[in-house]
Amino acid sequence: MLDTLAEIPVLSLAAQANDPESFAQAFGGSFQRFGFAVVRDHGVSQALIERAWALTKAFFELPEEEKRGYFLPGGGGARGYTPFKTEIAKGATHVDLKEFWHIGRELAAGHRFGDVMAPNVWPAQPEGFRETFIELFAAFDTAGDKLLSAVARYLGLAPDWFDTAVKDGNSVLRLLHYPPVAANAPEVRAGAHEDINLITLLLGAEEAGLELLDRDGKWLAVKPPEGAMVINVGDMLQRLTNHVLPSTTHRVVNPPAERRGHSRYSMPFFLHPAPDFLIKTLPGCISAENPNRYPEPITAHDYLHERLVEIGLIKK
Ligand SMILES: O=C(O)CCC(=O)C(=O)O
Ligand SMILES: [Fe+2]
Repeated sequence: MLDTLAEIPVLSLAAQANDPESFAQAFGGSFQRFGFAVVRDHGVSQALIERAWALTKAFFELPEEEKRGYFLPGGGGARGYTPFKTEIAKGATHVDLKEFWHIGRELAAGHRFGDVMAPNVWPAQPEGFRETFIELFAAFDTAGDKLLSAVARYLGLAPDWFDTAVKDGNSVLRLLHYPPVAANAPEVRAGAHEDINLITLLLGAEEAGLELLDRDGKWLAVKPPEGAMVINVGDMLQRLTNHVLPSTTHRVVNPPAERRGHSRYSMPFFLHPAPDFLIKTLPGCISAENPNRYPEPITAHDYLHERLVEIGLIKK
């Protein structure tokens, strides 16, 4: 018998407008099977994405000194710059081979979440950074809302179920740079981990390296077509759905020898609920075979805090 390799289907988000139910079944089915989905026609403009890549590259090319001026030690890495070799995956022995920049939601002065969602910091250069990433953040928000409405349908909830949960949510846009790696580097670019948030929307995974740990225990390379978005389930959605939708372990491995001299860039948007959203197991995801694994609900804010301590981004 031929051994067929598992493959993540490529879905079109544009198809949702005509047939939301079919899109929801396909998207939710991919989430349930892999914890991952690949979506093209996601509605984020290609011109905006290209501007964002150019600015990302220009920022990381700035002198180390200048970048470190935007590092906020003790700030939990929530905003601004986090230098190379700072973050460590939960339980890992090597630090990750990456530097990154975090952009959060712009809140109006005096907003009720202002005490738990830090204000953004912006670099003096490159020019246009702030405007572009505020625009990209909003585009990710829009795509995220559509994808979450599909998740809601798949779970048998009202299509707008997540709207209030994520309104003014604590989402983070991460600009990631993995510099070229040495031929003998023993580490991986990003150690095996699960994301903390509800869902992650990722651009840039065309450059090889991203792998998910499939249910048979084998690593499966994620290879989106050019410009497509990779979306994955985070721990908050796994917890909310009582593991019906799995937060799948993933990592970024070092490239083959011929690509080791190249940087890898990616842009994950970690879509978070509002800080006061209560992560309480959905009744429809509890059954005799799958009893409630989390009888104690927890707010999104408390859950995030626990997890950031674990990955070394904030002190207890
Ligand atoms: O760079 C990638 O492709 C994935 C990054 C990732 O998994 C993360 O930052 O959580
Ligand atoms: Fe991740």
